[in-house]
Amino acid sequence: MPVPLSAETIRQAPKVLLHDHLDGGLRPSTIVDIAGRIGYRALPTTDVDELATWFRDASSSGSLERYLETFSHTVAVMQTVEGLRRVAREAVEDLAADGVVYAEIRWAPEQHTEGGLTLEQVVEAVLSGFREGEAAAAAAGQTIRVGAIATAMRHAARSLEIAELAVRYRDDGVVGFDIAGAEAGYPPTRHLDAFEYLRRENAHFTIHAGEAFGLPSIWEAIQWCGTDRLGHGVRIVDDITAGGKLGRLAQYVRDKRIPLEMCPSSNVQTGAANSIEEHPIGMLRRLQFRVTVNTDNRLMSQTSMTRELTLLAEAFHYTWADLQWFTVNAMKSAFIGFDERLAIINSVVKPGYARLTA
Ligand SMILES: O=c1[nH]cnc2c1ncn2[C@H]1C[C@H](O)[C@@H](CO)O1
Ligand SMILES: [Zn+2]
Repeated sequence: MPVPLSAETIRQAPKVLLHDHLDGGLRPSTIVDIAGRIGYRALPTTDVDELATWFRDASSSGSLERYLETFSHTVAVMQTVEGLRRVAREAVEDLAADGVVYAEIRWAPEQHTEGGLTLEQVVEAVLSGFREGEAAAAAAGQTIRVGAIATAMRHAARSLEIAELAVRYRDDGVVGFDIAGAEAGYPPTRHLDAFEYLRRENAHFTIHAGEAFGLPSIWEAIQWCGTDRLGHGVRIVDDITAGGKLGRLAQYVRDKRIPLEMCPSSNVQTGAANSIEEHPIGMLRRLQFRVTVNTDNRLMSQTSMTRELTLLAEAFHYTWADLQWFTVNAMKSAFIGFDERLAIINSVVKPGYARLTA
């Protein structure tokens, strides 16, 4: 008899996370603590519970631009080696405690040099925090592997430099590259030189596209920039009729198995989806797109992988087979080697679900 689906049992299932921002996943208590140590006085409150609520509410306006403003506080406490390392370590510990077995965590190194750190120091601090987190999780009996994704901000002009940084650290745990930030007015082709460089280097990248802007952004990300995956990609539904007939771009995304890194709660907060029940993930899963489930920003959405999967299971009556399908999709789409992906699918994901469904 399969165990019933609930938040508690979903927490026990092995989960895979491809889209999680380091600066969107801090513990509220850590923000308050580091702010006190470094003399950062701009927090809206120093009460930990109030701060948690403030982040969620300030991020729920229906506007991506307003959502992004809240990151000024998290980025402010991530300007030292100690701060970055601690935040990275805690992120891994929190994901492992939630039953995540493989995660790719992203952040924008260019936003962490205000205290005088070089880009290299920023990357090395985060990577050492990830390794510490993996070791701490192992000591607590949880196995998790974490890769880093170096993000460039799409409104800025440092993407080639950040792409080069990602390639320089590819053997030390940086598995890919991304662009993030306000989408409208900043098309992916602004950063074409970075993507062309990465392709020449046989490196992997994903692009935030089809979140706050529609099909042209998705089309550029795929057909001009050559992205491996789409961050969000929810607006691909604009190319699908209510009856489920796919336009050419939607067909291409489905047929090429381009992974969609979907983040349901975040999409509701930024207005990219009206509600979890109406989230395009339901339709896209039915139409057999390569859909994955992600957290985006655990702090801003007060969420976790367990919570996102639980919300979806409730809204769409998903079974363990659906949750395993999302998880295997994510693992297949990871930026590590095929042999390593297969090993995690066969020795961690499938046995984990088999235990819950036996
Ligand atoms: O959902 C998002 N869309 C676009 N940009 C985002 C999203 N979540 C976080 N970011 C931005 C804010 C962070 O400071 C940056 C790097 O993680 O990425
Ligand atoms: Zn994101």
